[in-house]
Amino acid sequence: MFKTEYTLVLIKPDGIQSHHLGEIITRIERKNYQIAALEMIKASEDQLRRHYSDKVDQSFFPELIHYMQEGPIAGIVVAGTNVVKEIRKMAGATNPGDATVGTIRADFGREWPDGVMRNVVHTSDSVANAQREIQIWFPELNLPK
Ligand SMILES: Nc1ncnc2c1ncn2[C@@H]1O[C@H](COP(=O)(O)OP(=O)(O)OP(=O)(O)O)[C@@H](O)[C@H]1O
Repeated sequence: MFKTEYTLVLIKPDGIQSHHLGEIITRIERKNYQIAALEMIKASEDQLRRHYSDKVDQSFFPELIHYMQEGPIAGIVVAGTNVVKEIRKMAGATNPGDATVGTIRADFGREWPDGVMRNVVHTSDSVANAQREIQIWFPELNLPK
């Protein structure tokens, strides 16, 4: 019996500004995953502080908040078997310079001259974190348990 999981993908401002929204959604759909929710969002500082609560002590935290508010982001909830691990694989390494060709970050990532990695997407790293993050960006979404 396969269990449906949910994960959160955020397409960050650089991904939207460089017109990769459609291509990223296409890559997800080509893997046969289901888009369960999709919204363009202007991230608030409160949402970002909750989402990146484990990064508050990092030197790059102020730049990270600034980067995530440079423009709209797209919030996407994706459903499917093993989706957390598979979407994370599709995103590639955190630093686009280290990411494998064919991953989203390698293919669409840019230089990051201002101290924060500009890496196109966020993807949840565990089922538990996905549930926590989906609550932040889609507080009214009721997903099946
Ligand atoms: N050493 C670093 N220098 C600059 N920016 C960083 C660094 N590490 C992480 N970041 C930025 O902070 C974000 C969150 O870092 P994290 O370690 O959670 O990476 P991740 O899980 O691969 O990325 P995300 O949480 O965005 O999916 C990264 O996506 C990147 O934009």
